[in-house]
Amino acid sequence: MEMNRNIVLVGLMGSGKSTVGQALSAKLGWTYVDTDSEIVRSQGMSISDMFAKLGEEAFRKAESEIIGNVLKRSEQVVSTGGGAVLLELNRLAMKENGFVVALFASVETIIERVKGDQSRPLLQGHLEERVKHIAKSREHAYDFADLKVDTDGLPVDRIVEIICSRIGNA
Ligand SMILES: Nc1ncnc2c1ncn2[C@@H]1O[C@H](COP(=O)(O)OP(=O)(O)O)[C@@H](O)[C@H]1O
Ligand SMILES: O=C(O)C1=C[C@@H](OP(=O)(O)O)[C@@H](O)[C@H](O)C1
Ligand SMILES: [Mg+2]
Repeated sequence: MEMNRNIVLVGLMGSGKSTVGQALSAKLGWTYVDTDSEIVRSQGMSISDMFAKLGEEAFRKAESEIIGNVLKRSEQVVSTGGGAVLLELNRLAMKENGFVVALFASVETIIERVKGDQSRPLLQGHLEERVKHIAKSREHAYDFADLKVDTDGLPVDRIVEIICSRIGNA
């Protein structure tokens, strides 16, 4: 049984976690938390600066701490970063304290959504190659989710409706 009532959004970069999370929290009247924003606030630097100055490992450590702390609370919509699912500790915290929703989008859609945005250090360089590589390496990373939503061609409010119709007593 879940310890706390939360909805946790997972998925690749550009799948829409931050955008859908905000809209969903407004609809439910629940608190919105974006773990990336919490990391930026607690570290006092952007995610790109954190990767450049402290490295990805330090970012992952901060991410795990934030996930653990945030999920002690209830009635929140929590948008995670795309790589938050890589650690089992994080996956367990998500499953134990919330209903986990994975958002999916095709490589083409992701590229369309994130191109021109310089804020994701793991997508710098050849965008198509980077997205394809990360999509392949994380092919099964979101399998643990309670609900999976393919967002290709769907507007944000429709995705929110789909999630709301499926959460039941989450
Ligand atoms: N369903 C959608 N349809 C069209 N654009 C979207 C959709 N979801 C997200 N976007 C856009 O894609 C970009 C990346 O979304 P974001 O929420 O930051 O993704 P994530 O947090 O998963 O990386 C944003 O510009 C956002 O407005
Ligand atoms: O997939 C990843 O490893 C990352 C995703 C990013 O968040 P979004 O998925 O919200 O873009 C952010 O946490 C960081 O740049 C690393
Ligand atoms: Mg995000």
